[in-house]
Amino acid sequence: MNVQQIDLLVYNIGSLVTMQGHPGPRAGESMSNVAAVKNGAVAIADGKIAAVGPEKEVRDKISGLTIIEELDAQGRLVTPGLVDPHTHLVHGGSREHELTLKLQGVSYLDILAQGGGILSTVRATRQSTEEELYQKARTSLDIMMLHGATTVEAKSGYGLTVEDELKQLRVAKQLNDTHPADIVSTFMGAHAVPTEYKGRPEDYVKLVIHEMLPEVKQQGLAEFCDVFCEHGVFTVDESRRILTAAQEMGFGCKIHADEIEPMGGAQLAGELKCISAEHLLAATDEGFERMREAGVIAVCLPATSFNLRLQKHARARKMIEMGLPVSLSTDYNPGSSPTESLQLVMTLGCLNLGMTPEEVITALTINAAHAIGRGDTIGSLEAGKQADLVIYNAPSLAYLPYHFGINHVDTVIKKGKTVVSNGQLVY
Ligand SMILES: N=CN[C@@H](CCC(=O)O)C(=O)O
Ligand SMILES: [Zn+2]
Repeated sequence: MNVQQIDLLVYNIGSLVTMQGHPGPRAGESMSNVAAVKNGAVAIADGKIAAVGPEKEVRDKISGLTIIEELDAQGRLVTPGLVDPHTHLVHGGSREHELTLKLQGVSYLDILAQGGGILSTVRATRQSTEEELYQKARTSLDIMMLHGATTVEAKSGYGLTVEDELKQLRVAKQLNDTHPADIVSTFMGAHAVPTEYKGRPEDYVKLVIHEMLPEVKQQGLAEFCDVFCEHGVFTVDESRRILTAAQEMGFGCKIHADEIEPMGGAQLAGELKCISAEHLLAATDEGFERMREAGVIAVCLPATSFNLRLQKHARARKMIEMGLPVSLSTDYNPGSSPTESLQLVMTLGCLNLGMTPEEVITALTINAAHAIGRGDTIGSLEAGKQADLVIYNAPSLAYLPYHFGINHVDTVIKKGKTVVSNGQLVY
């Protein structure tokens, strides 16, 4: 340990979930090993973890060093900062009017086909100024952090013109630069075919490939490219062309795959070695197998299937049985999942996907970090990693999904700084 002083020592941690283990994404049975320590402590220096483990061992390791500040966790639960690997954070407007349509039995894809859904958010996003989008997204990002998220992926995809996609991505960059949470940006110009391209999707695919992707790359505004591969949105062939072009330009690839219809999106994720494939409710065993062979992380979105009142859920148990690394996310967006709470996702992960609390926390920490290419710096509490951690008003891990519908977060520490205390923002 090569540090001059300890800036913060968090001690008297009743249950310290470290997620220590092998450095890659966790699959199968290893999703159950959360490497929890009783009576733990975390010593932080220069925004990174200097020592972590049983309190006595940590105090021995740092003996002789000045400790600037100590924080008593009062015997409560601590986990790594939660990672939300799939959100549509930056957008204009809201869509509460769709609740009534949904209750009348109109489906998600029917609302979209009628020019609503994603396309109604496209109209609101185009009409919003950059400042309006920033303020709205910042409020949501605060709520995410209040609920334990310290790193959040954010997709574009509600602009659908070169300039409006860039506008969304600039807002995400500005949030990353000005908010304590880290943002990882994904370009998703292929989220829907905009109204002005109705009936000529090929022209829009060409716009995405030849104008949007090069401009986003040139301006360095996104790390990943994502496509909504779905019946009535983008075909497997169109998705392949867009993602292949993105890969050739150096983007990592993600895909909204087999959410509603079994399109072969999971197979495509395997073929292209995407970093992750999302939704997957309708994916087949063969699709899972292609993903497993290629090391694709499955990002399941149980708040979305809950909110869309779908009768089926992603087959997380089957994925885990087959050896796929599974992650979870809010899918925060104004239509299919208007929630910022990863704690709600924990409950739905357990109750609707059949995952255990240990599998759920693995999905929301180390596996989520890998799903956005950050597995080497966040997602577990290990010496040398970023000091992102959460103290909950909860005695145990299982208490989080068990006692649902409320916020258990007391304290959030981001890069060694306390940003939430007593459940309030303090940054
Ligand atoms: N499925 C496609 N895209 C988003 C929903 C976007 C919206 O409805 O505005 C999702 O991941 O659920
Ligand atoms: Zn999504």
